[in-house]
Amino acid sequence: MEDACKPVLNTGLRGVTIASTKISDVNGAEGKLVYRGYRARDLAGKTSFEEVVYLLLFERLPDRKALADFRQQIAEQRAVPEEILTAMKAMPTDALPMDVLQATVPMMASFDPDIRQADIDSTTRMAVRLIARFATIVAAWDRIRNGKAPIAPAPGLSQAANFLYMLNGEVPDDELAGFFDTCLVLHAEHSFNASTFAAREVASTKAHIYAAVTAGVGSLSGPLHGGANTRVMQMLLEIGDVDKVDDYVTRILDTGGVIMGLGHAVYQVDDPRAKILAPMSLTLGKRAGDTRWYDLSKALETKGKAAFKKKKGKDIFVNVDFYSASLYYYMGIAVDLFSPIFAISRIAGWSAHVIEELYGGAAAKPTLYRPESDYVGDYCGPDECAFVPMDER
Ligand SMILES: CC(=O)SCCNC(=O)CCNC(=O)[C@H](O)C(C)(C)COP(=O)(O)OP(=O)(O)OC[C@H]1O[C@@H](n2cnc3c(N)ncnc32)[C@H](O)[C@@H]1OP(=O)(O)O
Ligand SMILES: O=C([O-])CC(=O)C(=O)O
Repeated sequence: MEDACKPVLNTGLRGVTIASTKISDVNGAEGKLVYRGYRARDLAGKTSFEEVVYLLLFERLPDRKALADFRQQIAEQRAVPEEILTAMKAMPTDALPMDVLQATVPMMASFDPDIRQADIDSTTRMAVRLIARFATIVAAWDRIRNGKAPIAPAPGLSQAANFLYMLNGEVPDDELAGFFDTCLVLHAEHSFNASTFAAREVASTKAHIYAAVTAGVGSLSGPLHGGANTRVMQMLLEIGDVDKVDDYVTRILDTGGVIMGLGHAVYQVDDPRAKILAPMSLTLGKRAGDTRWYDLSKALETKGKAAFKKKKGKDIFVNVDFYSASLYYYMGIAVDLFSPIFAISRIAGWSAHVIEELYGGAAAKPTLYRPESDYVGDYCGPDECAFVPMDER
């Protein structure tokens, strides 16, 4: 007989549907990712990040005029208040870039003229500011920590090209800017992943978008989530050579570690985004005249999958972070900026979800998320523990 009072344990909420959404669909069995009805793989390379942001926020692809207006709107919002740059300059130069990014989010709230409004229009304006400014902050931090002056955004450039320009002081060529744009498109949205759920959970209390996004950044920073792309590159650098892949894989699996960039909470096949990112990494390797990091990734994928299957008796697959790592490395980007780069894209998805959480759009649910937990702590016997006064402990 089942104990009716005993809670059903769905640890980690795996496989539990907790809300409806109209924003995206992830089909883990088929490896299908859909943004508002469109396959992400059909958007990649054909749309810009700005188009995808428009799609996520306004539920349709923009026409030429709408896109031009939206690009301008984003470009006008890119500059970060000088006071925030001053605060960043006071931070230790070895601060983690995700911490710096996270710290600036409530600061931006304090400078936002819309912060005391609570309607969909003001929240959308705040979302556009966040989306426009995340890239500015990440690029500025890299320059500040390296003793360089931040570069002001260039209004005529796309969000992707402008980020690389603000980072390096040079306007990237079309291939580089296009590849980076595709990376932003592919990382923009992924349904109820950990950081999006964190953001939605905060929004469910009716907190404002900056509060929700602060939680999103914190969640994304973890090595099991958006922090994985940085760890993938650190792993590749540690392995260093295709000949050392076998030993590395054996050591990690024998010591209960994880191979970064493999495995996913939802996909039971290769991540559809990794299939697009892998050839892009190879192209950039060839362009650099050194395919070593791509080759190493490929060897690690093959050997890691085989060793995992042998050890655990089941398959494991590459996720989005596996090939983005070598791709960003070939772009000359600092390894610890990979996760903040994830954030400058995923801010689009978080924003759409916060707006949906605050103002509806999908099927109604109780406003506040409030799961149950299964208490497995002490009761000191059949009743509660008798309180022990301080002097008697
Ligand atoms: C953008 C993103 O967030 S994508 C994910 C990025 N994260 C990573 O790349 C980190 C490496 N991967 C992982 O840690 C995991 O695969 C996760 C956290 C992403 C998903 O984990 P889970 O859903 O808990 O994995 P799952 O239930 O499939 O794991 C089953 C077993 O496989 C193991 N496993 C899962 N991923 C890996 C891996 N990359 N390397 C080695 N073993 C792994 C688990 O340790 C577990 O072992 P056990 O049964 O002996 O305890
Ligand atoms: O969905 C997830 O669990 C992780 C994630 O954010 C992604 O893969 O983009």
